[in-house]
Amino acid sequence: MAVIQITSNHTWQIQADGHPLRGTLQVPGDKSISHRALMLGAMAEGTTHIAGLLVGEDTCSTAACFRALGAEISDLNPTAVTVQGLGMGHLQEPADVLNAGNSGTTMRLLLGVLAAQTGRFFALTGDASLRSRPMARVVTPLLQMGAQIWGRQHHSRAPLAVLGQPLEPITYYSPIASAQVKSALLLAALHTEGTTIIREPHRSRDHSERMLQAFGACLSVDEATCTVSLEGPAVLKGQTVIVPGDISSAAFWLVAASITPDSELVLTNVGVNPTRTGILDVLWAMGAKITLENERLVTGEPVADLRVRSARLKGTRIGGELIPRLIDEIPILAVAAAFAEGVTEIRDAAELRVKESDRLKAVATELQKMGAQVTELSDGLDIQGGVPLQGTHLETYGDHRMAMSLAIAALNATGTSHIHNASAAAVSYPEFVTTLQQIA
Ligand SMILES: O=C(O)C1=C[C@@H](OP(=O)(O)O)[C@@H](O)[C@H](O)C1
Ligand SMILES: C=C(OP(=O)(O)O)C(=O)O
Repeated sequence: MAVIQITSNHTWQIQADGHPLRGTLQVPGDKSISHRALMLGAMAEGTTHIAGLLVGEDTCSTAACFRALGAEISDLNPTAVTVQGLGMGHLQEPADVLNAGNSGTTMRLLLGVLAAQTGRFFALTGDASLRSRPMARVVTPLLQMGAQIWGRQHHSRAPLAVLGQPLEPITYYSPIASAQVKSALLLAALHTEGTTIIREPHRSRDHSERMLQAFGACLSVDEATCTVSLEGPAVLKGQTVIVPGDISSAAFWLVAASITPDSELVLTNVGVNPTRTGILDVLWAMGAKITLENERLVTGEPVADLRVRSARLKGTRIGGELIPRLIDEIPILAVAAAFAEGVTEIRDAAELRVKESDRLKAVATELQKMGAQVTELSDGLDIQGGVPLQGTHLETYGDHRMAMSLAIAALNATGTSHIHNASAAAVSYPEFVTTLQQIA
């Protein structure tokens, strides 16, 4: 078995021995769907029941913000959470600053919700990473709708202040394919009279559209033109939401089992919404052996069990419309590429520079430290695979996806890796390292 230790200063020490990964795992609930279930539940009339919720730092931030806004949310657990909604437009003015922690989704979607709470004042902040992330992408179209929002750096960085206003519908051509931008505008549009239209250059994840329809909003989607239209105002009714496992968390095991010889893992109950399965398309193109079993629809979202066996991977090219379909999986795909034969080219991914860390720089720097041949480009990476990696001291930059990606690289490196600041993994996958200890 690999030796995996967690030191008191949040370092993961990983000494691998090539042990195959075998077994059946259930990854935690989808983060995007969990945020949305809490938010729509808080705004809806009546009670929302959520099964399978992700209990991670980011979803705890969303729950804390909506509790501060007056919603009654039971203790968070993956089994059964109830949200007593306040009804549309009835969120309360909180007595203190709302803190979104590390979560971009919480802050950006909240901006859309709060902008429309007429007459109430809100202040919003987050951790150092979130305070450095761009908010203008959401603030600019909300200002066009008539919102009043103030913030640092020309209203583009948190802390932000919002004074809720009656809003006007707009037609917005988003310059970026971003589910966070689209969702923030849809949440604002729920409160406005008339049709709000949002068009994106490529399709981003559509969990908001699916869940809003289920909660009773009048919304239509034109897939061919990547356009969503919402007719406001909406009356949302509390629903039951069964959250599937997060394919972005499953991605670490898909890559781990692919690159670790003689491995076979079954990942049960994983969300396979086509706006999220870019990771599968790329791994298949690289030669991965992954099959979908028991495909089904669960409260409006496609779900399957994923079986993955080790395979010889080869390099590929990733760019264009694929990027929003695998935006959070690029760090772990870079690890797959480092173990593949030939070159992998990643392009059109400049967005990664404004995630929890600058993920292009972070991936290039840390994999280079292990001996990988990685070139950092302005909008992507070139990775020459097949160069053996060695364990060393590695940094996560406080980024959950970096911590877990580096752990999978370490599992197939020689010597010992020390992954510092690894507790960041709790943002989206608190049980990750325990599961790793059990199966590696
Ligand atoms: O809407 C969401 O839940 C998310 C959308 C994506 O961000 P962008 O929409 O900004 O690309 C993704 O990176 C993030 O982890 C979650
Ligand atoms: C980018 C991410 O999340 P967020 O934008 O919500 O912080 C992520 O989970 O990788």
